[in-house]
Amino acid sequence: MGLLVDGQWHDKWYDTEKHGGRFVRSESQFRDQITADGRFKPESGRYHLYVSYACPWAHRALIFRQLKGLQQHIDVSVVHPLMLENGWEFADKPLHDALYDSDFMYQLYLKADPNYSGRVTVPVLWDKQEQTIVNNESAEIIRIFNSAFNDLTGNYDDYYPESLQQQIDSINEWVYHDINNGVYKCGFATQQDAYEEAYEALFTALDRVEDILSKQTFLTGDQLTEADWRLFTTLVRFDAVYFGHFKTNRRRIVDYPGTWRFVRQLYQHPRVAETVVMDHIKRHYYGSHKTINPTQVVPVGPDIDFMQPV
Ligand SMILES: N[C@@H](CCC(=O)N[C@@H](CS)C(=O)NCC(=O)O)C(=O)O
Repeated sequence: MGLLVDGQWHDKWYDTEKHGGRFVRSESQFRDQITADGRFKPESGRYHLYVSYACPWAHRALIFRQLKGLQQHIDVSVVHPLMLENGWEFADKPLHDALYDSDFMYQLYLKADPNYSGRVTVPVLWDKQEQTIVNNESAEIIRIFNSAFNDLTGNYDDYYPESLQQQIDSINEWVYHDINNGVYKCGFATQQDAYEEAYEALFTALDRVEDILSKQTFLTGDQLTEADWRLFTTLVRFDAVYFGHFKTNRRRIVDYPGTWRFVRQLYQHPRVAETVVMDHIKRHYYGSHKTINPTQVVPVGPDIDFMQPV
């Protein structure tokens, strides 16, 4: 785990000291868009997606690539599940960098900006033509996938429809702070009160999710939207990883009937199950965060049957 400072790699864990033991996520820095009249145009084969199967943010992008039929147009490289002193690494095929055969993810950030300062995160949407990063913010990458390539794929499915945008944005807001990032705030807290504050907010938000999903199919009603997919990638990791490793253990997802039905329903959505790679998920968290799990031993359980009928 580390970061780049003026183009130099430093092996350094998150600094929670200056925030009273709290984990504070930094902003993604590459924020370009893909548009027909802009610098980055929607073209088949031009872009490449770098992901980790372990990462819930990268997982969003992988799911949208499937949902929107972009597999033939945007190819993918997957990093090794362990993220240690050199950050995300590539290994031998199939976990290699298909474009440059780099050893480390930070080398791609340096190709994009030799003086880059900041964290080296996935997902990364890469432009092969200009050899640079278009965008490294998953919330924006999924919006790009949702609409920018529609004329190329003929897939006009819309997970951010205009009529629901306000509702989606307002759900995303609390789901992001209290659940998506909330589990990290619990897991990476280095002081008791910081952990407890995040823990309470997390379970208040999960109760709110259960309340909604016990009455309706999806977060906004009966239409599957971006808000659901953003929640899903955290929930699908919850019982196997966050519950134990991040100490988010008041309840498991399987203990919330409406939410558990929702997770299975999204898991069973066409072409989604293949994006959920539980082996990478468990090996990454339990093996990479040595401050939390110094032995790096990965628990065997729990057995979770996401294919149980909905
Ligand atoms: N806001 C970013 C966050 C991405 C992110 O933090 N990814 C994690 C993996 S789950 C990462 O690469 N962390 C490396 C680090 O923080 O050094 C997004 O949603 O794309």
